[in-house]
Amino acid sequence: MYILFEGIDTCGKSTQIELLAQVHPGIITTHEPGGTAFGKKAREILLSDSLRSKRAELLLFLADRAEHYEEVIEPNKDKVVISDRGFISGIGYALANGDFSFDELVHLNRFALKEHFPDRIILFLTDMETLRERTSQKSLDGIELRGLEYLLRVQEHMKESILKLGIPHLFIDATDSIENIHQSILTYLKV
Ligand SMILES: Nc1ncnc2c1ncn2[C@@H]1O[C@H](COP(=O)(O)OP(=O)(O)O)[C@@H](O)[C@H]1O
Ligand SMILES: Cc1cn([C@H]2C[C@H](O)[C@@H](COP(=O)(O)OP(=O)(O)O)O2)c(=O)[nH]c1=O
Repeated sequence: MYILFEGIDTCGKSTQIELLAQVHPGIITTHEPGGTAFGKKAREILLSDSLRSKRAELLLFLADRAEHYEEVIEPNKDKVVISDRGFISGIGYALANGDFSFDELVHLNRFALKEHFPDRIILFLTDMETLRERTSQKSLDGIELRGLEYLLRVQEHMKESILKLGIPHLFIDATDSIENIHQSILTYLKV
């Protein structure tokens, strides 16, 4: 089973994946961008936000996704695999950047994932106050430096995209406590 943890920067994805992995050591955890040897190199370029062309950036995220699918997701399809980000980030950030339509992004992502979208998605939803507080406590990468309004637009696109695609999902209030969120996830995944 391929499960995606999604949400904008600092919403708490990694914290919850770590907690889940402690309780269930058999779960395979991975992430995008950067979950493969090629992905590590792509991630360095992508997080520096140095590409002039948004198309080039999108294609590099998609190349990372295709390699990640082939190397990590497909060989483990009989196990529980949890990925910190994936194609919902791919669609959400690209829509917020402008220039691309939802339908063409879905088409490109289907191609990268060989038609295999995740079985379930957990989306963390945060608010301006929490986002401001948490981002002020870390050094920001190039993408995060695009601003908090931008990130909240990404979040809205992520939510709408999940609803439009009809993939089974859980929406999480990211402002809730770490323990409450952990319990909701355990209940939803029944693991
Ligand atoms: N529910 C929560 N309540 C308060 N702080 C949280 C919560 N979840 C995560 N944090 C803190 O917020 C920061 C970002 O969390 P992290 O899990 O790294 O987010 P992400 O992986 O989505 O970027 C970390 O300092 C983490 O300890
Ligand atoms: C997977 C993906 C990520 N991104 C962005 C979201 C993040 O800002 C960045 C990945 O950063 P990362 O450090 O992995 O995420 P987080 O801050 O949540 O721990 O790349 C895209 O713009 N498109 C994509 O397809």
